[in-house]
Amino acid sequence: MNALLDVLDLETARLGPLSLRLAVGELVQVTGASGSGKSLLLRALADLDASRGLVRLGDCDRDRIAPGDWRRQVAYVPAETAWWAPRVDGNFPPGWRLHDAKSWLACFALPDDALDWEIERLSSGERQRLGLLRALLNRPRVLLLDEPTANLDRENTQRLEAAVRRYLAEHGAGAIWVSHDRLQQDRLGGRVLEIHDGRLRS
Ligand SMILES: Nc1ncnc2c1ncn2[C@@H]1O[C@H](COP(=O)(O)OP(=O)(O)OP(=O)(O)O)[C@@H](O)[C@H]1O
Repeated sequence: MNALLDVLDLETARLGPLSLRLAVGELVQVTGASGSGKSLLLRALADLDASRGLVRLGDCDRDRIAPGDWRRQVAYVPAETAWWAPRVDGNFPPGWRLHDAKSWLACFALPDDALDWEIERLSSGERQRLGLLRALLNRPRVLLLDEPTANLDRENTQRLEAAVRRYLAEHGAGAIWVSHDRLQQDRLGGRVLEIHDGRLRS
């Protein structure tokens, strides 16, 4: 298998040791009871929380990549996105391209002028889609998606699933997707891992 993300004996204060390998283009789902540590796992992989163990992106160890670069390449998309600027596009990463942003807006069935919207007016589902869009503009190699469709209706859920699939196929990226939804697990397919007692099991 052509490994994109290789995780060996990852440990944090509350998790592990756990190991995981994500292939180029692969989407792995993570499930588990509420409070089992799914978000903590994604945060540890994104280097937002301290962890020990080997984490490698392609053939490069995480220790050799500056934390900011790592987080751009291994992007954590939380269920509740944080925004700092008052307008949507004021929160986009440096160098973002209008063409890319518009093409993702179309995938999410949002109008072009959503880029100018005030953050305050966004519904929770709009926040969730625009939070993913913001992450995609950095062209990450790995997406860490924390219940990315929690606030979406069925139609928008399926749009977002298709958008992530498109992104993985076009960019040879990988994704770890936290989901509680059995029907979604069936639609997305691929491996489903469960967190239990701080460990991953298939
Ligand atoms: N900073 C912290 N200090 C103490 N406990 C924490 C901290 N962060 C998370 N926890 C605890 O760790 C456990 C795992 O949290 P996590 O957010 O990863 O759960 P989860 O599996 O994502 O749950 P859910 O499905 O409800 O979102 C929870 O019991 C949570 O209260």
